[in-house]
Amino acid sequence: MEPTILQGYELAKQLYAKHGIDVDQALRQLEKIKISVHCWQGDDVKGFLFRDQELTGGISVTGNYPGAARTPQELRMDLEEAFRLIPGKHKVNLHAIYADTQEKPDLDELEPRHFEPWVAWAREQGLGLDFNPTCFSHEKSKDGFTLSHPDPDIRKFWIEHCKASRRISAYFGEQLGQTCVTNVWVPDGYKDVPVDRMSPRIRLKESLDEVFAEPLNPAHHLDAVESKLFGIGSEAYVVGSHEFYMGYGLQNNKLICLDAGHFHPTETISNKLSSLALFAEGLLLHVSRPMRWDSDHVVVMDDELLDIGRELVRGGLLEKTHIGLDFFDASINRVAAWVIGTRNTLKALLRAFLEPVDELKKAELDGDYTARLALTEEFKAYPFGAVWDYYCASQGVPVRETWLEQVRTYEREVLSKREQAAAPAQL
Ligand SMILES: C[C@H](O)[C@H](O)[C@@H](O)C(=O)CO
Ligand SMILES: [Mn+2]
Repeated sequence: MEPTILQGYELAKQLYAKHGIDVDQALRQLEKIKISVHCWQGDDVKGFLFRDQELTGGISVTGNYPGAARTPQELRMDLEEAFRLIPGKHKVNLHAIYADTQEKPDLDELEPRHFEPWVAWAREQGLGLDFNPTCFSHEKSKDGFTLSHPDPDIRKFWIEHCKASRRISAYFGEQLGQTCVTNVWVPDGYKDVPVDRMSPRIRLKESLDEVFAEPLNPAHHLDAVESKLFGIGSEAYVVGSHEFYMGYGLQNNKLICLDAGHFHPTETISNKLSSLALFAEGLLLHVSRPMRWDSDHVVVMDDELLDIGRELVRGGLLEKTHIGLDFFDASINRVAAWVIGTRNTLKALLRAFLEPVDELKKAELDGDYTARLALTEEFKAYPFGAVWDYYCASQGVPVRETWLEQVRTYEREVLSKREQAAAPAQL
């Protein structure tokens, strides 16, 4: 390790120690954090099962940066490259459309064997897997409804798909010895104000009850449900609203998934964590960055990301919270997007571990709001960067922005060649 990194770390340790903060202990805590890195940033949410289907479900990817993965092999290579630049051991979050198989199963026919190469790869890389049924970009979701569809046959199709997804998840968990979280998100909703808000919600509830009927080992598999305020084409009404899934999750012991982009523009998920954690079985986060709408920009270290980190640490919520990422930007290098978003999420947690939480809580209880504000503000300039650099170096990943050069090399040697070469045969 470069001596300057070590020196910076030692100096930082002394400064933090004055407030009773054990920096080595903070890094041990950070090392335990697993971020669920979403595979869909690598190929603009296309997947491999239905490459000719356009992206639907009221979500959208913009940009045409070269080098998107076209096969599972390419996607895994890109993820490996990203993980070489991110400290720690993490998880990969797969959607059902990312099955790696020569067969052509429909979504309701998916089985664990269609994901076997992902399991073998995750095992070899020491990664965990998470999972999602894909209730969009499919012939049977083209009118915008899935689990709450008025047609029982279409509903049945999506129920079977979600049931299959849970079994795949349990297989992942059992094979990898790490719990697989499977998150159900459906786009169902109306563009304009509906007459009947109730019936679709009754149908969604009944469908979910069927989906979750089969008991599965919680050591292998956990269910999560994700709400949304609106989507493109469902601006007026989304069946699976926050209130819907909060109620469903609390009543049925499901993890409640909070996506940072799924609320009103000034509403933050950080402020919801302590309340929900008191009552919910557990939480799943989709760390994202909405800009004016659910735009899914790459996560940056903004106030909301820092507040999410602080809430998780100060409230002791890390034990019951699963942290996933959810953004998709096709206007920049996709490997860089993963690296930036994941490193920022880890940095935000590190900053939270390096705060004098006990001292701040005491000041608050004593009614000393002056000290609370003064300390909080001064700590924003404390040398967390020196601690982060040391952490990266000790984990064998590039320090500061040196990772960018590695991404540039990968772009030159691998990604840029994809545009010239014909897509590999299995497409
Ligand atoms: C692709 C994801 O499942 C999707 O982004 C979902 O989690 C979501 O947030 C939809 O807006
Ligand atoms: Mn999401």
